Amino acid sequence: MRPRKIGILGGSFNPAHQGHRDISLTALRLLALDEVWWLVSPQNPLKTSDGMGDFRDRMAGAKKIAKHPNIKVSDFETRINEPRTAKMLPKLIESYPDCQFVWLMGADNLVQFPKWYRWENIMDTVPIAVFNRPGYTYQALNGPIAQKFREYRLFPAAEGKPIPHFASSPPPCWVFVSQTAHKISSTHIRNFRDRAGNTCS
Ligand SMILES: Nc1ncnc2c1ncn2[C@@H]1O[C@H](COP(=O)(O)OP(=O)(O)OP(=O)(O)O)[C@@H](O)[C@H]1O
Ligand SMILES: O=C(O)c1ccc[n+]([C@@H]2O[C@H](COP(=O)([O-])O)[C@@H](O)[C@H]2O)c1
Repeated sequence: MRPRKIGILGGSFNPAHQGHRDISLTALRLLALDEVWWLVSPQNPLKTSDGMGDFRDRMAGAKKIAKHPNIKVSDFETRINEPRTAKMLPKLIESYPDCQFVWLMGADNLVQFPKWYRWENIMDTVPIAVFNRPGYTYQALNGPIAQKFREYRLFPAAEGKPIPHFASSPPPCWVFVSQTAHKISSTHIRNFRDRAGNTCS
């Protein structure tokens, strides 16, 4: 039996929104994935815990937004008590030997990737798909990671065409998916909620 091809979208999901769903649907189609798993992070190591929603609420919110048979919401990082991606991925791979994993992230995260714990190990462990996000395109495509790993970047045969072999390509390798351009962010939603709350009180 061929391995299942799984895209991993790690995130705070504080709260989940259509941007997460948009890049997940695009990943399913363009990277020919069987499923996308949203790994709700107990706490992003680089983000403040101030304003971080309760983990169970973020899980529940993600399940409401995902609403797709091939998008699953997972508490794996909480179960193994490991929010650092470089440490988490080997455990994920060990736990699911029938799966081939791809790491999915927005262009904003490629920009801050050099600050992640042992980010080179992540590059060496799984193929990485980076999704365009308004405001981050230039920085992502011209930043240190894009420069350093220029020769490992894969391209579709033509703009917008699938890369069906991506999940089985040996790392390091990465792709930039330019089609996604959703402006929404969890920060916008939290700010909007705060403003709405202030107006009502
Ligand atoms: N609109 C979007 N376009 C592309 N990628 C996105 C978008 N929204 C989120 N992502 C990506 O999804 C992953 C999880 O994102 P996260 O849960 O932090 O949401 P966020 O909107 O970036 O949150 P915040 O505004 O609190 O930083 C990250 O890799 C992020 O880059
Ligand atoms: O491992 C790290 O050092 C690290 C640093 C920053 C972010 N991450 C992971 O990147 C994913 C996206 O985080 P976020 O908060 O931008 O949604 C999430 O799974 C985080 O745990 C991981």
